[in-house]
Amino acid sequence: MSRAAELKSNHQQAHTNSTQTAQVVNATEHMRASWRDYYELTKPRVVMLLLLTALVGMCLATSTWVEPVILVAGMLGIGLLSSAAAVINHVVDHKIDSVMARTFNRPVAKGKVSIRNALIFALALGLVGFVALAVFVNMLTAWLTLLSLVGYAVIYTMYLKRATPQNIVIGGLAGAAPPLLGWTAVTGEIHAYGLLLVLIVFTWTPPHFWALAIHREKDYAKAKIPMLPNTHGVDFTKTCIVLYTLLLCLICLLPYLTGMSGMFYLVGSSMLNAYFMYLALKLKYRASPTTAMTTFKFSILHLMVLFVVLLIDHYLPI
Ligand code: HEM
Ligand SMILES: CC(C)=CCC/C(C)=C/CC/C(C)=C/COP(=O)(O)OP(=O)(O)O
Repeated sequence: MSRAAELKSNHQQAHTNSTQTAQVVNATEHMRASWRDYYELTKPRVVMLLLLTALVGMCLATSTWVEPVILVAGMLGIGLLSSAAAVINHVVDHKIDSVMARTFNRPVAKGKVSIRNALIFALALGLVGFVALAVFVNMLTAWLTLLSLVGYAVIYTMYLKRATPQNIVIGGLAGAAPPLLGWTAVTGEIHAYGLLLVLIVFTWTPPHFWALAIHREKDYAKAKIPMLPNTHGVDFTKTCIVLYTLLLCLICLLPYLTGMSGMFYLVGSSMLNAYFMYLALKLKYRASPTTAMTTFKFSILHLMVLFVVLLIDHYLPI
């Protein structure tokens, strides 16, 4: 064999070896999903914020301290059922996820966790969560939390997400439920103040999500999901963000006006809302390429601090 032919042959062999190695690595990846993959399936950071809103719902429902058993079993049950809903969302959406740049690396979309294993995981989380609520908290909370799971994993993910650009407005009700779930965990009944907290998260959801949808407009178009920026244009979506943020500013006054919260809340929430409104207006009239993502990130900080402010206000001795 000439020197050139020998080099070519070696090169081809190396290429074949590296292809085989890649296939073996892929197969091993498929078989060996780590605990991190399962953890990721539960959307942990989203669930943490949901749990914060549930905790605040619990604390605001009573003028004393929340009973430890209710606190632990309630948080565990709401957290596990929310996680189960998130896992089902990964299963139902695995094809969409594999098309979008933001989500293609997710464990089910990538094939690291099989659909069967993900469903078994979701069932286990859901069962333990439901039993924890039913046994240690109360049946009203258990059923309402299960209803929220169905709202997110079935009604939003399987149907609304693919059907209408109003998907997240209607579907947002499930994600907004936790403060009420916290409230019913403590009192066993639905109270207008619990519903007011739901209304706050419900109104916050459209600006939260649409800001991201603007930034990821091409992703959703590629996956053929009818999100508002794709169906009605980016400019119309920005107007909707401004209007929902305005509505949020007004609704956030209600806890003070109804006597649920005091002056500390009024000042804190007004500052947060003023900055949210500033970002929404900047996005509409003076956007730079980063404004949509800045607004999305701030929305998360906004809700987190808003609920911490509600909590501090509740325990302030004035
Ligand atoms: C239907 C309603 C909602 C929709 C469509 C929505 C959509 C999204 C999307 C697409 C992301 C990006 C996830 C990623 O980076 O992969 C996200 C992130 C996030 N969402 Fe929402 N969301 C909704 C409701 C909520 C609610 C109710 C909460 C909490 C109370 C929440 C909290 C968060 C948090 C904390 C993140 C950041 C997650 C991270 O950094 O990993 N979302 N949301
Ligand atoms: C029991 C209970 C309270 C259930 C609610 C559970 C839950 C995880 C709500 C959060 C809503 C959310 C992250 C929507 C994004 O879904 P998406 O599919 O539009 O976003 P993705 O593309 O990032 O998956």
